[in-house]
Amino acid sequence: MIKIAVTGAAGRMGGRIITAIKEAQGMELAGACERPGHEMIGQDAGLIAGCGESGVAICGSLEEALKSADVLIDFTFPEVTLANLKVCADLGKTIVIGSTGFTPEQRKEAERYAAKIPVVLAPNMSVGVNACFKLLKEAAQILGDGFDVEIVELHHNKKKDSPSGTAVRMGEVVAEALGRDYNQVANYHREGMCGERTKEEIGMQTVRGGDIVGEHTVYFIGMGERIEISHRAMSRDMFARGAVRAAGWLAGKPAGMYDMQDVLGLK
Ligand SMILES: NC(=O)C1=CN([C@@H]2O[C@H](COP(=O)(O)OP(=O)(O)OC[C@H]3O[C@@H](n4cnc5c(N)ncnc54)[C@H](O)[C@@H]3O)[C@@H](O)[C@H]2O)C=CC1
Ligand SMILES: O=C(O)C1=N[C@H](C(=O)O)C[C@H](O)C1
Repeated sequence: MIKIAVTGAAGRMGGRIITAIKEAQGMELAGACERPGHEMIGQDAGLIAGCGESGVAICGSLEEALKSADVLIDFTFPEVTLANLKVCADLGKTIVIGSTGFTPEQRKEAERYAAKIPVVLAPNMSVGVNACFKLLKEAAQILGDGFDVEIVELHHNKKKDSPSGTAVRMGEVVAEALGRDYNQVANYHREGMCGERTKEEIGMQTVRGGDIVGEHTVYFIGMGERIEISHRAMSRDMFARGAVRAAGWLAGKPAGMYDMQDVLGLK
């Protein structure tokens, strides 16, 4: 039985993850944590998630939530996740990280903790998006420099980071396949007389509104033809199922930084 603690337990993803744990064979909710002072502290995590009583109360202490857990699932925010990584490394617990919006420096700090414990960090835990990552690499290798690349992502009006972690990863995959450095060629902003588009740049556009769960399209725009690779999420449940699958996959793995391509055997 894999015993899982969930932090961000009252969040949009936290509730779906708790439900996915209940539905998964061989998995058990062992702890639930929220930010200190959160109004849901003391409430039953399953009831808050809408999947029935779990017998696990949401607490405000990560150490408390981890007491009888093997692994933590963390869908919060970068600064929170980095603090959680330190606790997990100190306690020898594995961790699945879904949080996005890491700066390059924060990502490097996470890598340092992964020297001590096995970590899955992925901006998107769905099978569909991870299949898209493979398709994008192939498409970029075939199409080469003859096609301008633009990425558009759409999310709900409560999302705090931009562009999405998924869109950034899509850009990194395409840039790498084309022999470019994403951080050098990503163009997040076009306004006023910004001049003609360069061949190397990858345009990154963001749309926020309503309850959009998460939509991504990569356009390969040529002269006289265009290829579009899209993914549309209609539910958060496939992200949650992916996170729970990653939690089980981590059991027995050596310390290191892994992603969903490792979990899904796509490397
Ligand atoms: N990797 C993936 O497949 C996916 C990643 N995400 C990412 O997951 C993150 C969370 O997304 P949502 O659930 O929509 O956000 P949310 O805001 O609904 O949930 C975050 C939760 O974390 C809690 N929190 C904040 N500080 C905390 C602390 N110190 N300790 C414990 N809990 C704390 C908040 O109170 C909130 O309940 C975002 O970065 C988002 O981009 C979202 C969906 C899929
Ligand atoms: O904030 C969200 O909701 C999501 N965030 C992730 C991202 O930033 O890529 C994954 C998914 O698109 C939903």
